[in-house]
Amino acid sequence: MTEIVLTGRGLRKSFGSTVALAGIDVTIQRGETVAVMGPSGSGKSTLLHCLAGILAPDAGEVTLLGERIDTMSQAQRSRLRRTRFGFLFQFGQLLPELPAIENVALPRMLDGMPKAKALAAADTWFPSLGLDGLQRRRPGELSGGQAQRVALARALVGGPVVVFADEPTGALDRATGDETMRTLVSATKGQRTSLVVVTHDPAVAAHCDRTIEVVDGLIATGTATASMPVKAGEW
Ligand SMILES: Nc1ncnc2c1ncn2[C@@H]1O[C@H](COP(=O)(O)OP(=O)(O)OP(=O)(O)O)[C@@H](O)[C@H]1O
Repeated sequence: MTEIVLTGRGLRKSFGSTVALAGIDVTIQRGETVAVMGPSGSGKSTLLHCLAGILAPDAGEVTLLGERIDTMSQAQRSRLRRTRFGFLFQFGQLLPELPAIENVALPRMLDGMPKAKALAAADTWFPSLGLDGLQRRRPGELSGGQAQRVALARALVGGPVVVFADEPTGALDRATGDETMRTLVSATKGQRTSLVVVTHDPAVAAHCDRTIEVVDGLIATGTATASMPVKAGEW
């Protein structure tokens, strides 16, 4: 059974006279991995930010599990981002002064979980993401790929419905980027979390079930890349 978790309908967003989104419709199924590609400036990041409740669209609707999120208050959207979504970016997402495990535990603590429990929840991700033994290292003592997997653990620790990633392998070499994408896709699928990845890199998109192409603020095509298809019934 497929289950729609996130939809954007008729999304429009302008910055001054620049039209970033010109009326986009997107539907994301549970456990699905979707790449968002397109030329520079075509509206990919704006689309991601609108779907994730970071930006309010000028027109259109965003629905998570049947509930409108674009009409929520700033405070409600910020809570939603902490509890329902995970985020993975290219750079600078870990706090340099905190050990890896505390970086991973942070979103849970911000959400009110006692520190010991949050650290225990964070710790379970280290072996499964190939990070065992690195819990006490600070971000500056990790390789780029390891730091990105710590950031992934942090995105996943709250059991999000959707992980949003913007160029998650942009700062990594090809082999490390490939390994990071494999880990990202298998970890999200493992907990039936959907994944929306903005990327310029066809090798990243090839890890996803399908690709949405955004051109001039509109969806140009929707193609199944399906190098790692989701089995029917897995959603
Ligand atoms: N905060 C902002 N203020 C003004 N203009 C903006 C802002 N954010 C985006 N834009 C403009 O909106 C358009 C779409 O930007 P967006 O960042 O969504 O594109 P993109 O496809 O993600 O680009 P890239 O691949 O280069 O990251 C661009 O013309 C951009 O300059």
